[in-house]
Amino acid sequence: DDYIWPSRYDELEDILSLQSGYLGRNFSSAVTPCTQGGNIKGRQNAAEWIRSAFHDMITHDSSLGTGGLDGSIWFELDRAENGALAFENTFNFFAYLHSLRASAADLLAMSVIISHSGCSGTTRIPFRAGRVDARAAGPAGVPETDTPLGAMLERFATAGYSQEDMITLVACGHTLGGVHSHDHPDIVPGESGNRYNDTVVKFDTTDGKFDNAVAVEYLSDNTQNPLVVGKNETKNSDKWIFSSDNNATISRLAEDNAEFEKTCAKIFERMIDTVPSTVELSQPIEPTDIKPYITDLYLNDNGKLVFAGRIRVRTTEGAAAGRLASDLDVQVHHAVRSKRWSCARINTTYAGDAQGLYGETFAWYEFGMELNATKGISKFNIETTVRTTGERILYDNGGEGYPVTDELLYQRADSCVARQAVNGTRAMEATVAVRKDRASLPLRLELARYTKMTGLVVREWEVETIPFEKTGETRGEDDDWVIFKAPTGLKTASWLTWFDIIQDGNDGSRIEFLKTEACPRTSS
Ligand code: HEM
Repeated sequence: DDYIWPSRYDELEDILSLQSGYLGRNFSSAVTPCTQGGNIKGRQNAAEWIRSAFHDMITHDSSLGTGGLDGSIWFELDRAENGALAFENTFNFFAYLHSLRASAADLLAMSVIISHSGCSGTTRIPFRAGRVDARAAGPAGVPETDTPLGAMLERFATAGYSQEDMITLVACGHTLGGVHSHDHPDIVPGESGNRYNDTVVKFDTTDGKFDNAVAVEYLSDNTQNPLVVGKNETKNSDKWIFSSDNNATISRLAEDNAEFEKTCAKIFERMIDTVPSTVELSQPIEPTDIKPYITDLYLNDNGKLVFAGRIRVRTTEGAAAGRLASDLDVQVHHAVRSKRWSCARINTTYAGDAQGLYGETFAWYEFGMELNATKGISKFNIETTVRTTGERILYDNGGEGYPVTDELLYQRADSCVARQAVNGTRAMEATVAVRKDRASLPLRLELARYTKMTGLVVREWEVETIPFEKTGETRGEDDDWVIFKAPTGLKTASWLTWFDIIQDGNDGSRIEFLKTEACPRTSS
């Protein structure tokens, strides 16, 4: 495990690893079970997500390096080729996870992995991060049912996919979901205007499972696939596609279910990694073994340094690997500002488990401690002890320890967003304690403001820089910190957001990706 904390992919790793349970981010809940569609007739979220990713990706041009999985789909919903509810729904599902650390395009890519896994796919599809969100529509060209075969082949070839790839990708996509009367009344009769009274004809009889029934049923001539046996021959695109190499590829896909699942995992990996050439994807993000989270590091009213957080321990291998949550003690060992290790150990308390994809599990251990502010803190190590065997393991973040700084302290209790709005704006005040030796350096707040774009589901982020001002107040046992504040306001509709606190000079110092929080309710 080469993971070094902190990483700019920590947020994405959380979204990927923590699907359910304690502090779960719940991305997969919308595709659990696979046929889930939020009780809306005809809707299958997993199918919609995979289809959205395909429509976004297929306009890629591999020689020009343009297009691909970049979220441009959400600027292209007025096109006939994207005339379905699926695309809008898809973004709405993960809008709550969208941030400057998790692009809509990365979330769309991840949604394919989550759908595949939620529909009983067992082959791990690697997730690489780094997709950059498009800020405008890309070129058109998603094939439609009546697109001539030659033009379809050309479109896939331009995107980097051979005829065999095309057949495979279509079969892998059309193992879930079906054709909707709402979107294609010419193919599936039923209501077209009413999104809540949609009639769907499925591509195969096992729409809740990632299997090769779509291929088997097509070959056995008993298929109900509306894109094979539809009345309008010109719109039977699956039939034209599957038979375009005399059924060679689709026959192979029909042979073995386990092979089908693996083949689909591979081609889905290619699909989500088809990105503009300007994008550099990361190495696959693996579930982090040991991951700390600092929830608080601030000066309290007694001048003490409050240090609180969580340690997340991967427990997938369980007792055999000395990772049985109930048989594990986790301690935090910190070094003071001078880098000398403290004699004291900070105990943690087991707080619960979280579950990830493919049977991954994690246990959470929480701690909170008052430290001597004069001595400060500079880093910590994590130590686990298996209670029954006494086996101890030290985790030191690749040798350097897990870094923390007491140069800048985010005073969370004095930093909140007002519950009442004035003219649609809620007041916010971020408060930071700056160590005296750094108090003359400029300090700024970088606030991510999102704006809703007219007529679009996807939101846009803008980063606003707000300078901190000295208040004149000092804090700490020896008044070693100077208090700064940055007052601002947030629109009621978008008050929940993130910000960084940054100081340049003398190596710089920063506290990143802090989340806005509402002020505590005051009883009156
Ligand atoms: C080039 C060929 C393709 C054509 C012409 C095509 C056409 C269609 C059509 C007409 C529908 C019905 C949509 C609706 O009524 O809302 C559909 C659904 C779907 N397509 Fe395709 N498709 C193609 C390729 C693909 C590929 C390559 C994938 C994924 C890898 C994919 C994934 C899906 C999924 C999952 C659905 C079901 C959506 C739902 O039930 O909400 N399609 N496709």
